[in-house]
Amino acid sequence: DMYENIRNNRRLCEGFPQINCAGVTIVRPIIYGNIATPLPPKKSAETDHTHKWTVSVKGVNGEDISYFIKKVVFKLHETYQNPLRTVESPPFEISETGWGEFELTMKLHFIPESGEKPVTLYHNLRLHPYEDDGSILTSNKGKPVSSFQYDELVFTDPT
Ligand SMILES: O=C(Nc1ccc(C(=O)N2CC(c3nccs3)C2)s1)[C@@H]1CCCN1
Repeated sequence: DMYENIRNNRRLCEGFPQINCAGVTIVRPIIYGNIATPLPPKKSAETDHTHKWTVSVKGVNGEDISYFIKKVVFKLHETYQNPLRTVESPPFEISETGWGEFELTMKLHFIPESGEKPVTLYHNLRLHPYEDDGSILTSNKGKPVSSFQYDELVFTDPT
């Protein structure tokens, strides 16, 4: 796997001092964010929750990220029960219901070999479709809304 390659590269480098052991940089693209769907009026009358939403961290094109991400700790608003939700295997996602939008974090813990410190991603939960001018589109006729960001995790192999 990727870390085997890095270890081999380092061994090869160390075996031949004349080879420049410049740090090898690995870039891992990820997609993170949420989808949200309005709850049927009957259900939301029970709990005043208006939407069901799922927040997630994924690889690009469904690529597996569990070979370098050991677990993801989602931190929800403190009004949620057990706001710290740990997911130890893919899919790295949490589904909940709610009534509003708030900032949440996703802390990525990497497979130990990489030695990389965890990375915290910030995401503003989005439940409503917005007009171009940022105003909230009132009726969305129950269609889901999604808000995802693309980012790249960069691992540099120390020499
Ligand atoms: O909305 C916002 N903050 C929110 C925090 C938590 C929200 C939520 O949806 N829920 C709490 C959860 C529970 N209800 C009962 C038991 S747990 C359902 S909303 C801010 C303030 C206005 C603009 N954005």
